[in-house]
Amino acid sequence: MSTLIKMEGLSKKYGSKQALEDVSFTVERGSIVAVLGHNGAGKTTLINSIMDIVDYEGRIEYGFDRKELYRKVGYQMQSSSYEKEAKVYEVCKLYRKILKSDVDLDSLLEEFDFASCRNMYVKNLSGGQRQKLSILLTLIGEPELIIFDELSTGLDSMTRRQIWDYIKRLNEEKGVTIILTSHFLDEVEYLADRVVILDKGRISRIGDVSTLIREEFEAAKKIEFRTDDREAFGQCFGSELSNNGGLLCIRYKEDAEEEIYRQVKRLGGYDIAIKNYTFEDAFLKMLGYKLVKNGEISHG
Ligand SMILES: Nc1ncnc2c1ncn2[C@@H]1O[C@H](COP(=O)(O)OP(=O)(O)OP(=O)(O)O)[C@@H](O)[C@H]1O
Repeated sequence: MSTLIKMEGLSKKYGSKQALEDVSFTVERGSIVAVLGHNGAGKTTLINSIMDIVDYEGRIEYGFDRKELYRKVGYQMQSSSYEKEAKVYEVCKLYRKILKSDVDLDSLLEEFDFASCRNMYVKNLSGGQRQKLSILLTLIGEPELIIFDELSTGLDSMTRRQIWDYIKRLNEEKGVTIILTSHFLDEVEYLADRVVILDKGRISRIGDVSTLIREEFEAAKKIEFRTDDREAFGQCFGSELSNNGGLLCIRYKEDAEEEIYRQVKRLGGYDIAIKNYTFEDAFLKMLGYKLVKNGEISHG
């Protein structure tokens, strides 16, 4: 892989507000990078810096001619900003003109499974179709990199899934590099190779999803079950045993699975389920959140 974007010591202040501070990382060609963080962590400011929309301190190097930034990088705009009285095909043609692209629109619409909407007015598209249109428009300049700012906000679960699969295909089949910001951790876990977590404008963690989960949970799996004899389990597992709602839970490392399972059965555990920790579990833990009783979350 070669480097497509390299950020070094990126800082940005709005007045006295430090929105980004000394952010450095690279985006490799062909990768999918997710930028995460609380509201106000600096995600949009980071994207706007890459797009050269705001001024900043530090350096951004691009693996292509900087003059071609707006052709090489597709930035997904909020779908609500399109002209509602125009038809899909007209909007596409306008984009092709602005981007001085010679892409074959008919093939693109076909390939994107959107040809049936070509003569529809934008105002008549459903939320999911509008989102698809906004992704389609990022493809007209035949970009090397596409940036999605909050990819699937407002979409139903079926449409989210379709859009995720399309993005995966774009990445795998066409080698398009993706940067996305998201508040949905299932989305990040499904799509991203690498995750950058921003906290008050600084990078707090960076790495691939499975490594971040592993680092957070030395024991990456858990077994949950019910029992009528909690005491027996308490004697056997001591502090490794925890309560999760009405269930008992033991964390363990992968290679201990057979032994743990045998013991739980022997001591009379039932309704047994073996689970992996999710990226959401790891993310909340990284940010110092704890799940307490009844699934409530406490910070500290
Ligand atoms: N134009 C601006 N003028 C002043 N302050 C700004 C401006 N844009 C952003 N900020 C501030 O900079 C910080 C980072 O904002 P930014 O929008 O980059 O965060 P974000 O992580 O994208 O947040 P969200 O998840 O809510 O979209 C916030 O404290 C925000 O209030």
